[in-house]
Amino acid sequence: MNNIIEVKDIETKFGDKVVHDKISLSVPKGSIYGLLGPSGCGKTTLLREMLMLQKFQDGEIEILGHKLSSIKYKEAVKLRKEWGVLFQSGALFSSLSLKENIALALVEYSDLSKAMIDDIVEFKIALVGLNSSDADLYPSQISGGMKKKAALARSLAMDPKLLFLDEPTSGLDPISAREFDALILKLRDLLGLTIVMISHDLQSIYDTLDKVAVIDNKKIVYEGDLDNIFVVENRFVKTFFKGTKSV
Ligand SMILES: Nc1ncnc2c1ncn2[C@@H]1O[C@H](COP(=O)(O)OP(=O)(O)OP(=O)(O)O)[C@@H](O)[C@H]1O
Repeated sequence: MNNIIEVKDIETKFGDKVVHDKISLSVPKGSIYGLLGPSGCGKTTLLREMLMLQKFQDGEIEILGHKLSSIKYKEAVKLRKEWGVLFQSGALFSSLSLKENIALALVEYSDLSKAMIDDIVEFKIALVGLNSSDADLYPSQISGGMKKKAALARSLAMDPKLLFLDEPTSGLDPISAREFDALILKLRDLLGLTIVMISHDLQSIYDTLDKVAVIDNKKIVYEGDLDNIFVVENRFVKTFFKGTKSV
């Protein structure tokens, strides 16, 4: 299977308002794939549809061979365990330590022993570049960059094949943002992840993405790599990427 996700002719409406008008795209296995487009074009809505958090009106989304339009409850429960999600808010539970936050899904969904879970959590903490001494800290005691790393460690707890990131570098200072990009690239290579990411961060887009889809005015106006984006006749693309070829 070359494509982990196939989106075919998706139509989405909120009441009379059409958000997606026959949107199609495909996410290759092992790629870091970007969903780009102006504010309000429907990126988060599409991400939520992929995550089965929101219904679409027509078309099909196929993830890891599962057709979401007709997926059964048990199959959906299993499929959800195949992916990790890092939402923009990246919300960690404030009453739990980093260690407890990262262990949450393992405690909830696995029957692993406490010692085993502790080992896994320790490994995930190291994987995202946090120190083992950070494990007992609470979210209020750490920086924004550390929170993102901890949230990423939590999304990796169940060893997902797929990772969904919604504007992961937003709110980070430039140094933490570049560190986070490097981490994403490292994890993709190390774990063989496929990553779908919404981003408005131009540097992050250039540094991490293999393939992008640009949504504008209800349609996909471009799908492909960034080398060819400069020929696209679209106002958002022209404005967003203007003069940045050498970034
Ligand atoms: N639950 C909802 N009910 C009604 N309209 C909605 C709902 N969710 C999203 N929309 C509308 O759908 C459109 C797409 O929203 P969405 O959040 O997907 O855009 P986006 O591309 O992610 O924007 P941004 O880049 O600003 O996060 C917007 O016009 C939004 O107001």
